[in-house]
Amino acid sequence: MTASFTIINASYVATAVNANQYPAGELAEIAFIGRSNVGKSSLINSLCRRNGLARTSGTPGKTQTINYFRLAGKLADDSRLEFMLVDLPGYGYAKRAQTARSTWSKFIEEYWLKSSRLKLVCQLIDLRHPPMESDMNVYRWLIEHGLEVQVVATKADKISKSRIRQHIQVIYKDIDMSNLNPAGSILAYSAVSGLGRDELLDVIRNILLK
Ligand SMILES: Nc1nc2c(ncn2[C@@H]2O[C@H](COP(=O)(O)OP(=O)(O)OP(=O)(O)O)[C@@H](O)[C@H]2O)c(=O)[nH]1
Repeated sequence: MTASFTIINASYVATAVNANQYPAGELAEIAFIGRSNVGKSSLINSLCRRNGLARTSGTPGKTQTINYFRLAGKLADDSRLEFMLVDLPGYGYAKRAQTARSTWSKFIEEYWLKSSRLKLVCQLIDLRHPPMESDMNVYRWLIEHGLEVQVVATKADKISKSRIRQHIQVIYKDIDMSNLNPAGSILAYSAVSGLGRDELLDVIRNILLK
């Protein structure tokens, strides 16, 4: 598959911990969220083809701020499309059972409820394991609050190709997608091999052009 939307520029814009610090402007926002260590920074870097844009580490729970990156993409007809990529802190850090509400700080909830330019939430779930309770609660919360969600199953290179489909089915069933969001789908992604990258860029382009 050839990408019909290619990222040609990506730069850091701002960090926020409350609504007063959201960057001004009219750009549509695409947000990324997932459990700590799910591979969010790696995915953002691979999407933008910029190592080090979002920091990566093996230490979970590092990012506790909302980080904004301005991205410019080129469409098949050479026109440009700009948007804001919003990197949110990892959830599910605590070991005890959690409701969605208690998995994130007040300022994250403020973002979900106040960011009028938010067009899509990419929720990242580790493809290797069944979703955790926090993944299921967050998905449910986002859908119930009317947000558009694309589930992205990360680290797909870590399991054999033949098992990807099977693992996707487990996530689909466990997060109850057929009931909560019948039109929803799950995309397998690998920041290492690039699997799913063109497809995710297409999803983003389609949302931005809607
Ligand atoms: N094999 C493989 N490893 C990955 C992939 N994505 C991330 N990793 C590894 O998983 C670990 C966590 O990745 P990060 O991108 O730092 O995860 P994160 O979700 O940003 O983590 P926090 O900042 O703690 O929320 C790192 O050791 C990455 O190298 C992938 O697609 N394939």
